[in-house]
Amino acid sequence: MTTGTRKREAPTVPGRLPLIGHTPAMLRQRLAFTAKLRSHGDLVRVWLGPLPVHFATTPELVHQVLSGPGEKFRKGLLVDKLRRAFGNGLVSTDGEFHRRQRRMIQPALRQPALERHAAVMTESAADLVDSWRPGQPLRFDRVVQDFTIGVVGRTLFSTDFDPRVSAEIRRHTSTMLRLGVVRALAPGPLALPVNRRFDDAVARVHRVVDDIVAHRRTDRADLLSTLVEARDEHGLPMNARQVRDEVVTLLVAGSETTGVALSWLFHELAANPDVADRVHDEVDEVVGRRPATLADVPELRYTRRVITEVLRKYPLWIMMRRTGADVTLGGVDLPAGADVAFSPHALHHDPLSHPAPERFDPDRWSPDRAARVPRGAYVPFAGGLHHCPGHQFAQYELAIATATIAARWRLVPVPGTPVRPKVVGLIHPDRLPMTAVPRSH
Ligand code: HEM
Repeated sequence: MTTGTRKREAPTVPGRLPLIGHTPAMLRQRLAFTAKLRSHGDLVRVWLGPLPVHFATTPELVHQVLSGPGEKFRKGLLVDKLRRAFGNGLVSTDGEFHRRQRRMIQPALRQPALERHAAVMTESAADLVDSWRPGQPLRFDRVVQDFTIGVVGRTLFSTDFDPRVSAEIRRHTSTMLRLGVVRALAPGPLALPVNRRFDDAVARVHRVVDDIVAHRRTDRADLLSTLVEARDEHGLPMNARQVRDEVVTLLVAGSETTGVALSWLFHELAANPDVADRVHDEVDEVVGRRPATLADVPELRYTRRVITEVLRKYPLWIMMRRTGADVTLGGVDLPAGADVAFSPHALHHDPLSHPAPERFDPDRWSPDRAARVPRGAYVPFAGGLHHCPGHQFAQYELAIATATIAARWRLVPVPGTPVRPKVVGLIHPDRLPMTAVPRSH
């Protein structure tokens, strides 16, 4: 800490090694590494190889980063390393271009379009629960990932994915995101071993997306036709590359996230029978045995708390920004171009904001207790200019799928197969084998 005319510097986290910095420790320990950062200060420096990254560790500072003006906190290192995948899609752009694209895409993810999408979610969830047989073993993580890929395909692109195509998207998007994070944390030559596999996964995802665009249905008013038919102020359409970038962005951002949340949700129901009983009671009363619809969602109060709690316990591991101008953060002056990061997972597991954070406790979201959660301490959908435009879509999909499944089935873990978190960027279950057991009403 400095006084007088000297500028204060953020403390460096202990354990920095020459040349490789904190990269190996961070990649090895992941959640444990980011959980400890707050004990070293509100804003601390972590060295990714030779690159200093300032980690904000308190809800107040994270709120400042997320809701600060767009020219101060721009997209950063993580997105740079994923740019080959997402190009100039919404998730990787800033400024006027980002605003323009967002204005075009947002209506497809809001009312009244959401009502149409919710009908597809209901139909897809009904197909899913009809396809299971009593006692059927499922790789539940894969099943729900294919379900969410299918929902994005059918709602946004009027495309029914062949199961083999869904499996291909699932496999290669997961590899792409995992290696994208490794490339960000291990800059320069440290990333050489993964670059080829990353490029290969990106090429495969692009191939699938080019196919979706080539075979698009022109008789549907879906998001894809909106993108293809949009014209800018000079009457010019988006080029094919831009259309592809947006489709890749939506396909990946809209399926991987929701699929992971559904996996953890049923894992937690199995681990917490009291919570499962309350979900079943509510679903029996509101929905009965039919598939859930959008009209049911407001009535599914407890189920929605369960979803909020899943998104607390299993959010993104890290998010990054880069300063676009001189910024003072936590009393430290950062020049333009400084890398800034924070861990939604660490914030969501900080006992100062969320007592007994490892406990799965949906009642922490009862209105009186939720009001005590500090601003910036719960950020599953980020915030500010880049706040997830699909948050409502995701919450409807999670509620409709959860209620439709829980109305008919109990998912029982296969004994002797412990489930461990695999930290990719998102936090996945490493595998989730479950057996579908019919519920007796
Ligand atoms: C549980 C599900 C979801 C979670 C946890 C989630 C989380 C997030 C987060 C944290 C961001 C901000 C990333 C950043 O600023 O660096 C984001 C952005 C985004 N999400 Fe989601 N998301 C979910 C579902 C969806 C869905 C269903 C869609 C689309 C159908 C979607 C589309 C997007 C897009 C396009 C962006 C980029 C927005 C921008 O930069 O302006 N997401 N999401």
